[in-house]
Amino acid sequence: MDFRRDAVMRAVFNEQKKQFTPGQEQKCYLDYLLEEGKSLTEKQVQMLVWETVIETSGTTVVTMEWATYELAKDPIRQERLFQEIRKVCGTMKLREDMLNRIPSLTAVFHETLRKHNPVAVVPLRYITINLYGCNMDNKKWENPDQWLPERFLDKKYDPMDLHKTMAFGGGKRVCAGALQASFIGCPAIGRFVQEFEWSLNDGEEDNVDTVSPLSNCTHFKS
Ligand code: HEM
Repeated sequence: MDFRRDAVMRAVFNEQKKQFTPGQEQKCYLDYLLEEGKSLTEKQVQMLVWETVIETSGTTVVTMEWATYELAKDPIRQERLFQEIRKVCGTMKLREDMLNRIPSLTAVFHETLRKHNPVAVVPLRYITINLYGCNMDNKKWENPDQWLPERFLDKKYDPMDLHKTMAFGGGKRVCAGALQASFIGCPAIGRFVQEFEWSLNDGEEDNVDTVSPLSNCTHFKS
């Protein structure tokens, strides 16, 4: 693992260093670290960037996995989503700018975030917020244990609102990458549905642990 991480990060660094001139406008976090973090070792800079990559891609990828799992379990909703995507995209590949015309897709994304919140708890200085509890509260959500994307098609929700649930936290420390997560997650889920018909092996529906903190792995058959 250490060897692979080192190889990937070296490649990223070398590529970015080619474009980076000290004193010029900083375009990304790595530019900032190269310019300002002169007292840091290369390994420390590497780990800071690596941590960011893991934290931000892990959450988004896990959401895409759970969405695909739920769709694989639910052929009717999967077909409905496929048809809606087809109506908007025709034979074209789904793109980011088409998302606002496919409300069912953003509904799938948000319902997956609600039910399979990748960040279950947000630790604060004095209190800890149980985001999982907020998203499963039966006083706020009807049948919270069920995966029902249509709940977000209700007129009371703005389809493009990123904070329908507590999945991205809130207030001053709200997730800085919520928009990016949505612009990566929604098109990815849509493209999975455009290209494949998803299903689970017989009897596999209940074979996934959706509660344990180590349950980020789902396995599909397409
Ligand atoms: C589905 C995907 C994601 C989920 C569920 C998620 C969730 C969260 C949550 C719950 C927090 C803590 C908010 C708080 O402390 O109140 C957070 C913070 C943060 N997220 Fe995300 N995140 C996701 C994807 C991303 C992506 C793709 C990026 C970057 C491109 C990102 C960047 C950040 C940053 C920088 C913070 C720290 C904000 C701060 O402390 O000021 N996140 N995220």
